[in-house]
Amino acid sequence: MAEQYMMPTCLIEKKCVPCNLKELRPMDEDVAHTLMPQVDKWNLVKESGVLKLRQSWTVKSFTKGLEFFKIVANLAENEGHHPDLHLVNWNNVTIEIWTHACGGLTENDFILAAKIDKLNLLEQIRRNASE
Ligand SMILES: C[C@H](O)[C@H](O)[C@H]1CNC2=NC(N)=NC(=O)C2=N1
Repeated sequence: MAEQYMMPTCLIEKKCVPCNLKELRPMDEDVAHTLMPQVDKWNLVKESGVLKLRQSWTVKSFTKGLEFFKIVANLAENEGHHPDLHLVNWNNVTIEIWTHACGGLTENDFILAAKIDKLNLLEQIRRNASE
């Protein structure tokens, strides 16, 4: 299983897979580091032993934050893999991505992170304002 992670693949072209494989294991930290260059806007964090990807943005308003979440939610539903969404202090958005089924990171998390960055979210919600 680990060898498939060793070849950094083009994450953006991949699709998340269902996380219901019973032998699903969280990837090792050194393997996670090999994939970080493809998600270079994200931070690799460890919380109570669980590796996660985290990125934060500041949006113009609370409702812009909700718009931001709606766009991410559509992507997550299409991928069948879901981030943790935080909207705090009215305009601070943080997204954390990890695979709950195995309590750590899998390739799904990196695919989702890469696709979230491709959405260019701040640009999108800014454009919505002018429409
Ligand atoms: C079958 C389906 O893949 C699972 O229910 C998915 C749904 N979305 C998910 N999202 C995340 N982040 N972790 C999971 O374990 C997970 N499980």
